[in-house]
Amino acid sequence: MKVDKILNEIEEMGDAHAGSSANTPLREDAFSLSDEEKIDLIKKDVRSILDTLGLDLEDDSLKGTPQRVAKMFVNEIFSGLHPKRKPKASTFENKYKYGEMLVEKNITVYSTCEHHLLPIVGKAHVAYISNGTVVGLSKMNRIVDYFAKRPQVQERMTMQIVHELQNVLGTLDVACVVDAKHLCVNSRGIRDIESSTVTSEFGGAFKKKEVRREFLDYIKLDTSF
Ligand SMILES: Nc1nc2c(ncn2[C@@H]2O[C@H](COP(=O)(O)OP(=O)(O)OP(=O)(O)O)[C@@H](O)[C@H]2O)c(=O)[nH]1
Ligand SMILES: [Zn+2]
Repeated sequence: MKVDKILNEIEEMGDAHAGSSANTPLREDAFSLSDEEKIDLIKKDVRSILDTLGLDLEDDSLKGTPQRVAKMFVNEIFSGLHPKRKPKASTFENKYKYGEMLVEKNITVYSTCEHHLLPIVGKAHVAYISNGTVVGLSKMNRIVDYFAKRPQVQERMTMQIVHELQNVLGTLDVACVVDAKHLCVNSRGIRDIESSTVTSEFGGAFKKKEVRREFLDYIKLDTSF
């Protein structure tokens, strides 16, 4: 009975996530061009920006920059836009019936702020309570990295990580906390080098105070937020 209820919740949740406001706003034709075609177009655009700034693109040091930046956008820092790069998360049966929460903490986050295209650098902490399925540890790091490799806002990235793990694990009992520095806040604008941003998403059992508390104790994060 309990299992049926959970499966129903997951099914509803799957639909909810499909059209979720946590999805990255992409056009329908986002992937109609190949990666090579995108690199070629972006290269021209970057060249135009640098040219407008008055830089000499014949200079040895600069002439490879448009191609370098275009490749970096498509293959590296924005590579997580393409669903073909979503990590395949191998799952296993929880044969040993481990019933406590599992926490994967201090996952390195390198993302890009979608407002300024400047780096977001920090840590993600992910936890789940198994509902019969366990996931390979490294897959949690890979899922974080996949969603980080997009133009992002931290709130959306945090939710996307939780939604993906809920789908992979077949349970709502997943949580994520991200603590990150935004270079658009630290290095320009207000230039506050000390501040960082904490976001969290608590699903299922993690909405309960004591479960949330246990997770936050493991990651030793100040919970006064
Ligand atoms: N909520 C949220 N805001 C973000 C994130 N990353 C950057 N921002 C903010 O996005 C806002 C964009 O505001 P604008 O006023 O349009 O940009 P701006 O004139 O460059 O603002 P300043 O950064 O204050 O100089 C800034 O306040 C950023 O700090 C994020 O992940 N989440
Ligand atoms: Zn920004």
